[in-house]
Amino acid sequence: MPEQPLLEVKGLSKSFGGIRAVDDLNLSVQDGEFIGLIGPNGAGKTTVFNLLSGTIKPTAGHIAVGGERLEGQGAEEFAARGVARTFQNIRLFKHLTVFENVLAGMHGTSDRQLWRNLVQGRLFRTQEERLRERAAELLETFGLSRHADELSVHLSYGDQRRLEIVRALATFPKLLLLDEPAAGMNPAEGRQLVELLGQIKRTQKLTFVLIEHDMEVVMELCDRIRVLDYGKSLFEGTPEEVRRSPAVREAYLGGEEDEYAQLGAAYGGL
Ligand SMILES: Nc1ncnc2c1ncn2[C@@H]1O[C@H](COP(=O)(O)OP(=O)(O)OP(=O)(O)O)[C@@H](O)[C@H]1O
Repeated sequence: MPEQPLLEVKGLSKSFGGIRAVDDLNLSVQDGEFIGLIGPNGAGKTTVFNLLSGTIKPTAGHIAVGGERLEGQGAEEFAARGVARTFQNIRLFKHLTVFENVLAGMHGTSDRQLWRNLVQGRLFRTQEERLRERAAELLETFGLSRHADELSVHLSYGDQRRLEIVRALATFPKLLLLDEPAAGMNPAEGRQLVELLGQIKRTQKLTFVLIEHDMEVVMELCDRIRVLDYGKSLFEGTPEEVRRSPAVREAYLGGEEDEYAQLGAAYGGL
């Protein structure tokens, strides 16, 4: 029997007035997969993330995480089942330090685990220490240790983007939704991010869905890519299959040709 997917989406739709932002989406993601979600502007990618993290509720369809149906539930329930996300626009607590930002991101997790630990008769201190250790380790991995005591508002743009990912990872997620993590980064920062995410993919049992306009990032990291257009699923395949798909090429024509050209450039030319 095939393994139960970590994430299973069936017939998922979301309308805003007359706009069908997401239209009858089916998606199945196995444990440990790295899935890319791409498509022209307005294709519905961020709306899918908002649905998958419980930020908004679907008009129709179902979402199961680890076999448990969650559509209609709120962000806390999704987080409690191990779904974490980052946002297109950075959402850090500007006037907390870098380290405090990570701890604040862990807060919900901390409460749940604290309860579990109390039930098991362990001490709060152990819990607190474990979270602090996890925060420190992640800051180290992402090259942010030396900024731990600085206010996050003083970090460079690239560092703020990385801190967002650290915050999401600090919650011990099973499924991480990354919304344009490389947006606004310079090429060197983008490259560094790809290496880091690649390293996390290889070393941690974690499943990713990635929205990203930088096709080099998508092509390098993703096992499978889903292409959306006008809210509908247009194509799914390996990076190579996506690159060769006439339907995908068509979808990008008249819009983001540059982005489409990058699909090819990432593989050495179309
Ligand atoms: N809260 C909302 N109210 C009304 N319309 C919305 C809302 N959120 C999204 N939309 C519309 O839904 C469609 C899909 O938007 P969405 O932001 O999900 O696309 P996207 O693929 O993430 O685009 P981009 O690449 O530009 O971020 C668009 O037509 C958008 O205007």
